[in-house]
Amino acid sequence: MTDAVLTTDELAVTYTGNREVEALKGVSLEFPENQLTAIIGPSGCGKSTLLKSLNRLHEIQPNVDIAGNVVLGDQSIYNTDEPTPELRKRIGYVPQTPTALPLSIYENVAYGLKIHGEYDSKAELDDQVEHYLRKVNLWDEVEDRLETPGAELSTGQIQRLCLARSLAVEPEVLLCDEVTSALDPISAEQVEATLEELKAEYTIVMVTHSMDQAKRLADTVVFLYLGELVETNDTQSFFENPQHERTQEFVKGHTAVEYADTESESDANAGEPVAPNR
Ligand SMILES: Nc1ncnc2c1ncn2[C@@H]1O[C@H](COP(=O)(O)OP(=O)(O)OP(=O)(O)O)[C@@H](O)[C@H]1O
Repeated sequence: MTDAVLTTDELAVTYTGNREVEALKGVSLEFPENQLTAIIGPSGCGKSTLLKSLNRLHEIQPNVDIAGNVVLGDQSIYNTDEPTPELRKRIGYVPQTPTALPLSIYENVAYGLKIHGEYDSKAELDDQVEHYLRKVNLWDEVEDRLETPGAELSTGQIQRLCLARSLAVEPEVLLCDEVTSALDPISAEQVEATLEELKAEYTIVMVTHSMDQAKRLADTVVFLYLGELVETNDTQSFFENPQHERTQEFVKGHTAVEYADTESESDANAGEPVAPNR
């Protein structure tokens, strides 16, 4: 059994705006080191809420109550004096919609390294930028145009650039929020191939709407339903021998029908047709 790098303990998140929503209800989980954990479940079950609460992204919006705890290594990320930027360096976040900083390709990757001062010379910075662009399989496509704006790359290339930018500060955990859903199939395949390589070296937590993607990429699957943790298991056991009735229905595709009936912005962005057995 691999050690857990990140754990949640009875994590509960409630949105307290006009309408109170208990988005997560006492979720306790362990995210194993150097494994990819996929969070799946029907629309509105709390996947993004869980991911965002893992690096305090909720602090940027009002009306959110958080109870319970999230622990990185042996340190609570909520009961801490550690400044949020330092924390976010340790737990990187790659969003669904890839956005390049308004800087060159080179500077997009160098950005975090410069902020955190993690290089001694320009030559070392050059090496680091190349290293991380290679890690995300982007170097061969951009080595002759490093000074052009990152925004001029294709969406799939920008997503890999975002991954390189996140990795450059050497996070202990990388959070990926539906990182292939805004991409065309070929770009999605390239990002998946990159994640497949990265997961041996990094602890990755990924939200996905695609059961097939979870089957292909994940070591561990977490299944949420209406804000509750229903089941978590290694990927093969999860799909071949689901323990809970709700999981069995979801895996067979019954819950996917409910999911198809639910409208949400992220469904519209999902980029994949809704079908049973996703
Ligand atoms: N900022 C917010 N204010 C109020 N309610 C919210 C907010 N964000 C999410 N919710 C609600 O919290 C619940 C969980 O939402 P969340 O986005 O975490 O689900 P999800 O599983 O990621 O959904 P999807 O698959 O559609 O992206 C939903 O009922 C949603 O409507």
